[in-house]
Amino acid sequence: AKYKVVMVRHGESEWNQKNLFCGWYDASLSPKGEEEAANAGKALKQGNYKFDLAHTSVLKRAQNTLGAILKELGQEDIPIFKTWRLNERHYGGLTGLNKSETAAKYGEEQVQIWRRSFDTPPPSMDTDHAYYDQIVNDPRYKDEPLKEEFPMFESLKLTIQRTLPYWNDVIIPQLKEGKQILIAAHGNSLRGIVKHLDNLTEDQIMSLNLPTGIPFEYELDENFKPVVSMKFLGDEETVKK
Ligand SMILES: O=C1c2ccccc2C(=O)c2c1cc(NS(=O)(=O)c1ccccc1O)c(O)c2O
Repeated sequence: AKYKVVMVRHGESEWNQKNLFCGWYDASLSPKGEEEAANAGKALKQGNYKFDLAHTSVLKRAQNTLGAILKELGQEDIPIFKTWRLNERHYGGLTGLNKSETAAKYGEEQVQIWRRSFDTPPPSMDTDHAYYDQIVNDPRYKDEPLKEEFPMFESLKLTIQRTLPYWNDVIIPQLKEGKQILIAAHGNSLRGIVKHLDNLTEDQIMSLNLPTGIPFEYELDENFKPVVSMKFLGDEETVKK
C-alpha cells in the first residue's frame, strides 16, 4: 500500500485500574500499563518497525507509553509531537468518579443513556470541581486550546470533532512526505481516527473498544482509504486476545 501508519492506545493507567473516569486528569500508567507499553515496543521491534516521527497527547500516560515503545525500539531520538487534540475525551464533572458514585449521583438510567449515546455530553466540570484548577491552569495548555475552546466536558462526537483536524492538517501531510509515523494516544481520540478511516457509523465506533498497549497498523491507498484496517501487531498470544 502507498501509506502505512501505526497506532497504539496507552497502557492501563492507575485510574483505569480503579475504574475511575480519567479524561483530562493526568494519571500515571499502572505497573501493568508500563509492562503493556514495553511489550508493545517488543512487538514493533519484532516487526522491525522504523519510525521517522511520533504523535501523542499532552497526557503522561500516552507520552510514557510512547517513551517505553521508543526505548525498546532504540528510536528515542525521533521527533515527538504532543497535542491536546489527541487527548482522551474530557469526562467533565464525572472526572474522578467510579461506577457506584456515578450511578449514585446521576442514577443508573442516566448512566445507560450516556453509555449508549454519541452526542450526549456528561455534566460540565465546574470551577468547584476537585480537579478544575489542576487541569485548566496546567502550563501545558498555555498556548492551546484557546480559552474559548477549552473543553469542560466532551461527548464522543465533540472529541472526534477536535481530533480529526489534527489528523487531516498535520498527520496526513507528513504521510504524504513519506514519513513513517507512530501515534500513541487514547481510546476515544483513536476512535475518531478509526471512525474516519473506516467510515464507521456512530454505533459501530461506540461498540469498538481498542485494547490497551497493542499496536495496530493501517495500510492506506493513495487516497488514504484503508487497504488493510486495524491489523494488530504482537505475538500470537496477545493478538488472539
Ligand atoms: O457512565 C458512563 C459514561 C458517562 C458519560 C459519558 C460516557 C460514559 C461512558 O462511556 C461509559 C459509562 C459507564 C460505563 N460503564 S460503568 O457504568 O460500569 C462505569 C461507570 C463509571 C466508571 C466506570 C465504569 O465502567 C462505560 O463502560 C462507559 O463507556
